[in-house]
Amino acid sequence: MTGQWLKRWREGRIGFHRATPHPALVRYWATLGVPRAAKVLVPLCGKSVDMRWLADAGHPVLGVEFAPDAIEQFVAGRDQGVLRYGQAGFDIVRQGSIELWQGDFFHLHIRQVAEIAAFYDRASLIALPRPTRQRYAFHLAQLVPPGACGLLISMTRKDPDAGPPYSVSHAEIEQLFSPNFRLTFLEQSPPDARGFIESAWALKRRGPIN
Ligand SMILES: C[S@@+](CC[C@H](N)C(=O)[O-])C[C@H]1O[C@@H](n2cnc3c(N)ncnc32)[C@H](O)[C@@H]1O
Repeated sequence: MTGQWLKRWREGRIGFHRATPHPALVRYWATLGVPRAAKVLVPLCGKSVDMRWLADAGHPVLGVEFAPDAIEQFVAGRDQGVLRYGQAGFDIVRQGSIELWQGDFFHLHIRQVAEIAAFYDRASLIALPRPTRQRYAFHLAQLVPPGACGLLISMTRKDPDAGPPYSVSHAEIEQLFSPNFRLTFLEQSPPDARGFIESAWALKRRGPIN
């Protein structure tokens, strides 16, 4: 799977990339009540401009992406210097308040992200095949502290076996996340030209007593 993503980035087959911030992020982020300076984890971040939107809203951002092309294209999008350093197997590129960690999200350890207080997933869960989605939901729950809030933007499509992007039903989202998160369904978009229907969810990491 890694090789396929790297190839897609090399060949520029990145139809998932949006030139403008996702409307559900703009509409719902403030409703989550995430404190302005809270650091936001963006798993499988690509070169999403949503990270710029979050940074402009005052959040330090930590994106994780294993395609170096995505990271280089992201930082090239702004005329601002970068710092490069390494930490525990990740090559990190920092531009302003955005850190991009190049490597496998599943290798990220709680020790490395202790200061994370919120998260944002658009087209990350749905980039993964079903068995890996279970691992993703569990790993995310391990990384974020009780009380951490996040926005999840998922999708369904007619052919449930096609992908990526994979179709993830509402029932699957409940099943994946409800053991560790309180979930609130926010909205569903009308189908686009390909028949893809996006859904937005607010998540809050449960603690030991709630
Ligand atoms: C569908 S794209 C979504 C990118 C971004 N979230 C957006 O909205 O544009 C999924 C991205 O996840 C990356 N990816 C897939 N599996 C990964 C993993 N295990 N660790 C880090 N990045 C991964 C791929 O290279 C790809 O850029």
